[in-house]
Amino acid sequence: MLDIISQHGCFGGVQAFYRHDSTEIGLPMQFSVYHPPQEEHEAVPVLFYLAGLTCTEETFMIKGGAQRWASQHGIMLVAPDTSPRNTGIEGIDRDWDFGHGAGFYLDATQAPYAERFRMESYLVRELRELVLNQFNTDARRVGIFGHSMGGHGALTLALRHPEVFSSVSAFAPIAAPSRCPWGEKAFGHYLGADRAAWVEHDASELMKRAKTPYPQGILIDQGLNDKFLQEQLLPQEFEHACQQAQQPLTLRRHEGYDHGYYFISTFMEDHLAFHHRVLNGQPAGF
Ligand SMILES: N[C@@H](CCC(=O)N[C@@H](CS)C(=O)NCC(=O)O)C(=O)O
Repeated sequence: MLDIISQHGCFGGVQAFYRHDSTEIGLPMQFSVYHPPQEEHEAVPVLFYLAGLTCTEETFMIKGGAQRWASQHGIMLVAPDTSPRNTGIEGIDRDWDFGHGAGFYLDATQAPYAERFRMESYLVRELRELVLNQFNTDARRVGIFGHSMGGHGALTLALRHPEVFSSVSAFAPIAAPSRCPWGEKAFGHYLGADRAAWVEHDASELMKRAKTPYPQGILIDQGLNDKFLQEQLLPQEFEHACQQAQQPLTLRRHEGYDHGYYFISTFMEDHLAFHHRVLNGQPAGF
């Protein structure tokens, strides 16, 4: 059962916000969808966007400026929330970089998080199937991108499920989470003290073991005025891993841009064009 929270005309299509009872998470979840005008007469490709710490399913749709390009290319945009909500777990709202708003797009294995914090299964199975079944979409053309914690989510979910996602890109991703404070904190709580479990959710570690999983390339944009770059994001680790795996990567470093949505919206057009081309079997163009 899918409840419509609100719907708004947008670039010839519809910007919608939905709520449903998630079986994976065992609680209601909200997500947003941009329905491009082309969906009325053809099955459209789907592009999932995963947002960063403290964000909700609204942030990207309000601030990302993606709908204009999604409308032009006929791509459906889907943005989930960044974690389960109202879990009732003691202390779960204490920190802004852990707990609610910071699900890290994985299935927790440790108590008290394991029951509700199942964002990987929620996204890759439940939400994907719901979107593919409910809307006029093409299951063979599904891509994923995201920002910061969501960039980590996009890269790791693409590497863990290459049969599901055909294109991947990121803005300022947490590229080596097992080696930065945000990742160490989240993985320690969600996955436990054994670091062997962490590498399965670390994009740079996963890429080292991969064999050119995305031959058409991966696109990453990174601002050089980003205050999180040196300590938290570590894109150079992912760059080295891609070299090792012979994975084509376009990592663009931009002077004058910080971590926020002014940066993200500046390069949104390029990301939508990139996914459009890759999902339609054309050269990535980067
Ligand atoms: N609250 C943190 C920043 C959190 C932050 O930058 N979150 C990013 C994702 S990692 C974001 O997208 N925030 C929402 C926004 O910019 O609208 C701080 O004060 O340093």
